[in-house]
This record gives sequence, structure tokens and C-alpha cells, in this order.
Amino acid sequence: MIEIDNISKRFGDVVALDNVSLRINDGEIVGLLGLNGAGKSTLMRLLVGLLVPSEGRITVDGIDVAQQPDIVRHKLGVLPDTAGLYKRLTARENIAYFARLQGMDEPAIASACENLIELLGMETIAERYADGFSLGERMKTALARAIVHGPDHILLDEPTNGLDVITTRAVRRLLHAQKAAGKCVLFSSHLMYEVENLCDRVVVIARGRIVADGTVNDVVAATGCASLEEAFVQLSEIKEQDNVAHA
Ligand SMILES: Nc1ncnc2c1ncn2[C@@H]1O[C@H](COP(=O)(O)OP(=O)(O)OP(=O)(O)O)[C@@H](O)[C@H]1O
Repeated sequence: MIEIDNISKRFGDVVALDNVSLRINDGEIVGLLGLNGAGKSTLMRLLVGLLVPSEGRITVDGIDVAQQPDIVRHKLGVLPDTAGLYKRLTARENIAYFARLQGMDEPAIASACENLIELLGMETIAERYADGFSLGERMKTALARAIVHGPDHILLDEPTNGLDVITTRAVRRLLHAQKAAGKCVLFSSHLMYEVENLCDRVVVIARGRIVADGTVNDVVAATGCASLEEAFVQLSEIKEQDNVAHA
């Protein structure tokens, strides 16, 4: 379980997150929606201990991220928003390299690489150098790399961004398998249909605050809108107006 308790993060005068609390249960897929600059990536970076909160506490399976970041990092599979690959390594070597960093032995690495290459349909790029990979090829390799060590929970910043329909479906299958295995899955997205297709719960963040948290149906019904997209726009706009009103 991932628990975020009263987290705030400020960068100088910029309040990126303002008293955010959120719990992600095991076996649950949660989608994080927010306009550009809403605070999604900041929350992801805090979860993996890359940033230190100004206030509040985050725990993963009861372990405090600020106190034991290395243990928490090992528990998490993370697809960051900017996922750089080693261009002089093949896709398979990129995945295996990360597995080695996670302390896996060679037979386990070979088998995990093979499984992920098949699952994500990477057979044609597995032995190619990453230099020159298309966006989708990079994303697939980065995703495989993120979960090669069989992490307890998965955090993904816009995982289907730039992927074609076949690969998107493969990613969905992969995330459902993680959920079925009892893991927390948190992903951020700008794609409403992706959130509707995948998530048990949607969390809308606007100007660093959570403005909605529930099933897609609950969030849409609470706003009286006809679709998640309309609900999302309304929730984000209300928050914008609030900020102007209080300015
Ligand atoms: N290192 C930093 N220094 C200063 N401001 C920052 C820093 N990181 C984030 N911010 C600010 O915090 C706010 C939230 O940014 P964040 O990257 O979390 O948004 P986001 O929801 O991920 O946006 P996007 O959808 O555009 O990726 C923005 O106003 C951003 O400019």
C-alpha cells in the first residue's frame, strides 16, 4: 500500500503540491489526471524519494520514503517522464543492465528479459541498439526496464504516451497483470480514455490540490457532467477560478 499524508512541496514561491493526501491500495490501478503544471510529476518524484517534501510523509508498505529511500526504490517499478536509455546498448541489454543494478542473478535476468520482450512485442527491436529508436520503441524498453525486477508496486508517468494501439493494449494487459498480482499501480496521463479503460479510481489534481478522487462514474456524477473529459475540465477550471478569486 502507498500512503501519502498531507504532502506539500514548494519550489521557492511556487507551491507545486498543497496538502495532498492519497492512499493507493494493493491491487488497485489509480489514474492521476491534471493539466500541465498541476503537480503530477512532482508527486511521482516525491514517491521515489527524488524530491524531499516541504511537509508531510509518504510510506510504501509502511516504509517511510524519506527515511529509507533505497528500500522503497527497490520496491517500486518507475517509468519516469523522461526515460533515457543507453544508446550504445541494445533493448535487451538496456533491460538486463537495470536488472543487474537491482541485484538479480543472470538466469533470472535472462528469463525476465525474455518474458517482457514477448509481453511487450519487442522481438524485432530486442537486439537493436537503442540509438535511433522511435518514441514507442523507447517507451517499451523503458517500461520493461522499470519492471524487470518484479517490483511490489508500479509508478508510471504517462506510460502510453506515443504508443500505437497494439502496444497500448500490451501495456494495458501488463498493468492488469500487475493489479491481479496485488500491486499498487499509479499512473499519470493526459488521455481520458486511457484512464477510463484502465483505472479503478481516478484522482484529479489541480494547482497542486486534489479536487476529485473516486471511480470514473463517481467523479463524473459528482460534477453533473456527461463525460470524464468534461468533468476534468470543470474541476480544473473551478480550481483555476478559486486561485484567481483568492489571489
Ligand atoms: N524543480 C523545480 N523548480 C521549480 N519549479 C518546479 C520544479 N519542478 C516543478 N516545478 C513547478 O511545480 C509545478 C508542478 O509541476 P509538475 O512538473 O509536477 O507538473 P505536471 O502536472 O507533471 O505537469 P505536466 O503535465 O506539464 O508534466 C509547476 O508549476 C512547475 O513549474
